[in-house]
Amino acid sequence: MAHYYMEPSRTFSEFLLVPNLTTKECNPSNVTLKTPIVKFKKGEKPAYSLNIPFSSAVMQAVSDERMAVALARSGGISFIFGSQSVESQAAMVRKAKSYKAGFVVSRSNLMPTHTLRDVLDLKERTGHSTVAITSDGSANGKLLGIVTGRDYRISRDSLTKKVSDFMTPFEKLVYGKSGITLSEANDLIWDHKLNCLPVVDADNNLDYLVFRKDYDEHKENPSELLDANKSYVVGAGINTKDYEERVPALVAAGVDVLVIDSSDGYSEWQKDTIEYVKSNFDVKIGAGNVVDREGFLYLVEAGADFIKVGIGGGSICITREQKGIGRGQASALIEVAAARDEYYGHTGIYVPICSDGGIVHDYHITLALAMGADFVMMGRYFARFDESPTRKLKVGNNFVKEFWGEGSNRARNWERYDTGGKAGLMFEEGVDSYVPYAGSLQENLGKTIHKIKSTMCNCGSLTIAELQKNARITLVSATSIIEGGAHDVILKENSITGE
Ligand SMILES: NC(=O)C1=CN([C@@H]2O[C@H](COP(=O)(O)OP(=O)(O)OC[C@H]3O[C@@H](n4cnc5c(N)ncnc54)[C@H](O)[C@@H]3O)[C@@H](O)[C@H]2O)C=CC1
Ligand SMILES: O=c1[nH]c(=O)c2[nH+]cn([C@@H]3O[C@H](COP(=O)(O)O)[C@@H](O)[C@H]3O)c2[nH]1
Ligand SMILES: [K+]
Repeated sequence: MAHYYMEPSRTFSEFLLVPNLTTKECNPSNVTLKTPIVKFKKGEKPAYSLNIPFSSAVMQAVSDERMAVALARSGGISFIFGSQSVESQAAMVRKAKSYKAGFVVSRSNLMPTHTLRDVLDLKERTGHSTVAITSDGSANGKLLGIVTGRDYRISRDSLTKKVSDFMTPFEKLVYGKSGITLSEANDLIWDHKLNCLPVVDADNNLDYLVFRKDYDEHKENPSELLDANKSYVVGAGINTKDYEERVPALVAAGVDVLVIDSSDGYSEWQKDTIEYVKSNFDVKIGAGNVVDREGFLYLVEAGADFIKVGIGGGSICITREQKGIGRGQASALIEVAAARDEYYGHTGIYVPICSDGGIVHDYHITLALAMGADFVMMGRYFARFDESPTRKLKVGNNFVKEFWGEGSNRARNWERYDTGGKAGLMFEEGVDSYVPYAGSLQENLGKTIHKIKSTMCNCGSLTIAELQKNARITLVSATSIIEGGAHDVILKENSITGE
């Protein structure tokens, strides 16, 4: 006879947190959201922790190198999407890893033979007013000069004037040498009243530009997630098919943490993949997704460094409708967290878990943490920001960003999805959609983090571990959900005022 779960499976919106005593020192500025991301032994420290419990989903519409840099700068991690060629994914990882906080690879470059018109066209396209002039017009060519808005006068100069005639030539530039620290660069910027300091190697090839405003930004990001070489920590998604080509390339590109990206992780494919990675590389690897104790233990015993939880709860997911597999996200998380605690109790090894998909309100994140998640993974949330890879469009009077599932036809033009190689798609497991545009990552994340910290104080918890231990969580009835919204009042129409 089949096994029946007698309790219905539940999700975040069916629960609320009941406050605990808030002591006077329990205020948001004392709360830390630092959290482990890979397994560790009792009494030891994990090799990687996050400064905020956020990861961005392994999705084409969410996690590329730009998102990786932006999220690491705020203290979280992106897993760069794997539904692309090995070469292009490795190139994204390499770019994110080589991004040095405050040091930018020049994106506006010309040659001395270009003209003022070329400078103006480039400025129009990129919005950058500083142009590096290199021998071959590339970002790393020999640096011959710099052009800024102060080097020409549009009203007087001819558009055909050669860059070589008005650039500030290399001999007159103040520059730094490779290896210079950000604070040394900043000293030069201040001493010489510069807006931009080029950094060159021993042969005067351009390495980076350091801008005054980026240094200030760097100082404003105390949570940024850096490795021992002061590069951002970067993750990447892999699959259970081409890992023998993909993993070596990602490791060579400097990836810190891998995750096997699948709707259903309870499989021998994942065990083989983990074993391959563990026996050939010294790189961390998470696995999933699972929704129960058995799936969790299977992947932990295969050697996974963290486990991802969630089937069918994502905003663009239609797996439950298409295949009839899945489980309410809260029920899945509660069971897996209990298995994790039990495993820790008898082995002394703590295996972090990630709640993936289905976060709609900020309080869902706090609930997920209280239910035992060490961090969350979100797709829709991050897709809304400037930093996501997709187009921003105007629909009616509103701005939206594109957002599509990894199981949608749009994403699955990618060969790996078809088990049989070239055969066409049998059915879609995700939709192609829009999400409301929300602005910058940093600003939105700041608000979300503030809410989480404030709720943690209501629950008398200064750390995620304390929240997991002390939280009191109640189920809500359908009628008490109505009570939780605005009710029995006439909402004001904003057009009618008495003044
Ligand atoms: N979290 C969720 O609820 C869901 C997520 N997704 C996303 O969609 C994407 C695709 O997910 P999946 O279809 O689960 O991809 P998948 O690659 O894990 O599985 C696709 C199919 O290939 C089979 N397979 C895996 N490795 C194999 C191997 N080495 N040789 C032969 N067959 C093998 C699997 O058993 C499955 O039938 C992922 O990005 C995933 O995150 C899709 C649906 C639901
Ligand atoms: O059923 C699915 N079909 C898809 O096409 C698909 N693409 C992504 N995912 C999963 O959804 C998670 C993101 O969920 P949210 O947008 O709710 O944060 C992601 O992190 C994935 O786990 C999919 N699930
Ligand atoms: K399975």
